[in-house]
Amino acid sequence: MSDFSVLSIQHLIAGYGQRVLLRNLSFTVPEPAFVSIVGHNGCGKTTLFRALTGQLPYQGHITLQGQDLRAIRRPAANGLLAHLPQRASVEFSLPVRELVVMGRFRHHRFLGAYSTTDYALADAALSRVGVAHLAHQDFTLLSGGEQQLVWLAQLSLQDAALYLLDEPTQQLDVYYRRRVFSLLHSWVQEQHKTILCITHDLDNLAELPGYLLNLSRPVPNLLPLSPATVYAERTFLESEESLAVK
Ligand SMILES: Nc1ncnc2c1ncn2[C@@H]1O[C@H](COP(=O)(O)OP(=O)(O)OP(=O)(O)O)[C@@H](O)[C@H]1O
Repeated sequence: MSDFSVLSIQHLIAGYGQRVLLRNLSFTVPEPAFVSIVGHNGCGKTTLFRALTGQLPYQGHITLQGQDLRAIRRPAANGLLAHLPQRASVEFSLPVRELVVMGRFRHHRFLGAYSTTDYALADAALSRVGVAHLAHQDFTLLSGGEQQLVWLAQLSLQDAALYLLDEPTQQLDVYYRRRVFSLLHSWVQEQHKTILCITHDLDNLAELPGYLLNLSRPVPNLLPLSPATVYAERTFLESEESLAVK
């Protein structure tokens, strides 16, 4: 195993009490890449993210850019990891632009105001996801899909090495689904980010460069993304036998 891999997971075991969902999972992402994580409902995809974000104890070994994950106190604060959960929410009224600029928190003096440059970056991030027109609206009044796009704009400003995205396209229409996958691809190609993306949106994966990890397989492996891989994994997931595997 290289010490310089972006992410390496060795013999990971995690679950809830007697219910073990991840049994001896091992894979390495050697260089910045897009990794789609697929599998049946309840197979343990979000559980993997809980282990990676320190919300769930695990057995085994995880290294992030060569560092033992257990030894990293605040991976988000030092730019190693950014996480978009399946249901992110905001409890109070807030203009979209103010939410997005918070993605600059690591570049920001304690109690200092965000600068003109920070706001310019927030506006550019909103443009890249196609929702610049929402900048001055109240975030809590947006549709679910619009909120997802705004979260992605905020995330793009966090400048982390590893992004964990839990179903980022789940509420998006067909146009924005495709647009978000192409945006994620550009984060990998142009900014050398690594993205782990949980998705059920197999249709949009076939043409992307990257990898696929099917957590419903008895022994999940990183497979290079291609139309043939997506077809094989879809066929497996649609089969009655696959439900009996785990
Ligand atoms: N805190 C918990 N205690 C006990 N069981 C839990 C807990 N959290 C999740 N589970 C169970 O673990 C299983 C896996 O949950 P997880 O959220 O990882 O699934 P998933 O693969 O992300 O599914 P989906 O595609 O539906 O989002 C589910 O059956 C869930 O009910």
